[in-house]
Amino acid sequence: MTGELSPIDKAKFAAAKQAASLVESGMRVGLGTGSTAAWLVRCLGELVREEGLRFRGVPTSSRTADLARDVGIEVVSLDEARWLDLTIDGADEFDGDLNLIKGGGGALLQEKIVATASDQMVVIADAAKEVERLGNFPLPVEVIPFGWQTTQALIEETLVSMDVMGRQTTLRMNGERPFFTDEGNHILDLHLGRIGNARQLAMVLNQIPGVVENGLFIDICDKVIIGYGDGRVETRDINAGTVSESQLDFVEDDNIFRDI
Ligand SMILES: O=C(CO)[C@H](O)[C@H](O)COP(=O)(O)O
Repeated sequence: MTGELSPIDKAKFAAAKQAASLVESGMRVGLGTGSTAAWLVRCLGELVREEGLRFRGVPTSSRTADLARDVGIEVVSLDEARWLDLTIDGADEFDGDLNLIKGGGGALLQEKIVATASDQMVVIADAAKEVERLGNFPLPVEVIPFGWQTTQALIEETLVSMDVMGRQTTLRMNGERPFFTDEGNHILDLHLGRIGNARQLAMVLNQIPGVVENGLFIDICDKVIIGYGDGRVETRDINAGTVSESQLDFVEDDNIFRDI
């Protein structure tokens, strides 16, 4: 029941439900990772089961793949789909130009590949994800396990000449052990506080041997759908330069909340 959902979950759900309405039968759709993207997948599952929506979904993680199959979505790989009409994903931060930090859930590599192979990328988020300048959320950088400490040292050395506020880096852990991504890599979280030039940093980080990808998504996102706890939804389209608002009515006995 929605009454048991926190305002933040209601906000995430509102954004996800609005985004689900962008998916049409016949589309190939990238499915993001994280708690907001999980709401999207549940909303799409409901449309598949109850309204006969037929589309192919390309998940960006094993977690999303499992959930998508569970709710009845036809799951295909990116290579089967080749090119996507649309990708919908969450974000850890977005700025006024719709540049993003992603990878809080550790899926940034697949997320970036899938979003880049899409005609359109739509981010769904609660309002707390909006920032004036990226960098407060630690920037995830995926590195291969071989020599990861050397890669970390090279990253820290590189940060000295970058326009950032902090330079501390930490290995992401999963309890007592290092976290492993779906590709078997590690994540270094860069505690930068404030990133002066995100475009330059994204390019420089990817030049360092051992770095697979970084969580800065520059010029990839086309649209952000921001949900609020009261059901308000704001959609900003960076290409069209438009902002629109709508209101979601939470349906108290919505099936989607049953197992949450
Ligand atoms: O980048 C991501 C996963 O790698 C997520 O999209 C990001 O962490 C946002 O997650 P949530 O919707 O749970 O706040």
